[in-house]
Amino acid sequence: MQTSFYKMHGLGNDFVIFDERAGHLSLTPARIAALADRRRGVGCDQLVTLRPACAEGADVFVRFFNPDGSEAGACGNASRCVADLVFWQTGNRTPVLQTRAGTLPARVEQDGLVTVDMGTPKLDWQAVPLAAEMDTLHLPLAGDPAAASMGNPHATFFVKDFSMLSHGSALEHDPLFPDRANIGFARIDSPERIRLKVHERGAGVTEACGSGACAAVVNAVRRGLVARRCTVELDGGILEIEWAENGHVLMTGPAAMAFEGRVDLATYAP
Ligand SMILES: N[C@@H](CCC[C@H](N)C(=O)O)C(=O)O
Repeated sequence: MQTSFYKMHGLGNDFVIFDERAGHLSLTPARIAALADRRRGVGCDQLVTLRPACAEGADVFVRFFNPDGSEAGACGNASRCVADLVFWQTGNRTPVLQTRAGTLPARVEQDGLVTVDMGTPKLDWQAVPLAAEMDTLHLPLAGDPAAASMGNPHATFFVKDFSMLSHGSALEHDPLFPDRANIGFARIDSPERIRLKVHERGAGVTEACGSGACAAVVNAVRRGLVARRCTVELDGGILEIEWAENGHVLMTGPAAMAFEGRVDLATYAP
C-alpha cells in the first residue's frame, strides 16, 4: 500500500512530512531512520508527522523526529513548513501548531515568509553553567558557551571561526548533556548579525537550524553581544529572529515545497 508524503525545506533544512490526521501510520524509530536515509530511503534532516490537535485553539499536532529515530520537542524550520502547508491546504494564514514544546502561533505573510512564535526559552535547562564546565569536556575547545532550551536543548559556542565544527558530534554526546544537545557555533558579525553553523542532535551538521538560531540570539542577548532583533545567517540563508519584550522568540523565514511523493512503508524497516 502506498502512503503519500510531502517533501519540504526551510533554508535547505529538509523534511519528509506524513499526514496522520486520517489514521495513524506505523512509524517506528527504525522505520523513521530507514526513510530518512539519503541513499536507501527518501532522505531528510527530520521526519515530521501531523495528527489531529487536542490543545485548545490548535489546528494540528506536529511531531519531529531526527534521522536516528529520536524525537525532538521542537524544530523551527519544520514549524514554518507545516504552517505554510496548513495555509496551502486551508487558506488559514494564522495556523496554530501544537507541539511537545507548547502551542506555537504562526503567520504566513503576504510575501510568503512565515513567522512562528517559538515560545519562551528555558534558561535553566542546563543544570550547571556551561562555561564553568569547559575543562570537563576533554576537548581542545575555546569559547564561552551558553545553554538555552527552545523546547529542545541547545548549547551555543561563541567563536571567531568555525574550526570547532568538527567537534560537534563529541559535544552532542558529552556526558554534560544527559539528553544530548544541539551544538551551535556563533560568530558575532555585528550587534545585529550572527553567522551560525549548527551540529544538530541526531542529524549532524545541517544547512540551517531554526531553533538553533533562536537559541543563539537568546544566548547572545544575555551576553550583551547583540540586539533583541537580529539577523542570523546560516549556510542555507537568512532568518530574522526577535526576542520580544514579552519573552517570546519570533522566528521569520521562508518555507518551500519540494515535491509530493508516495512510499510503501512496509518495504522499510519494521
Ligand atoms: N532542524 C531543527 C531542529 C531539529 C531537532 C534537533 N535536531 C533536536 O534533536 O533537538 C530546527 O530547525 O530547529
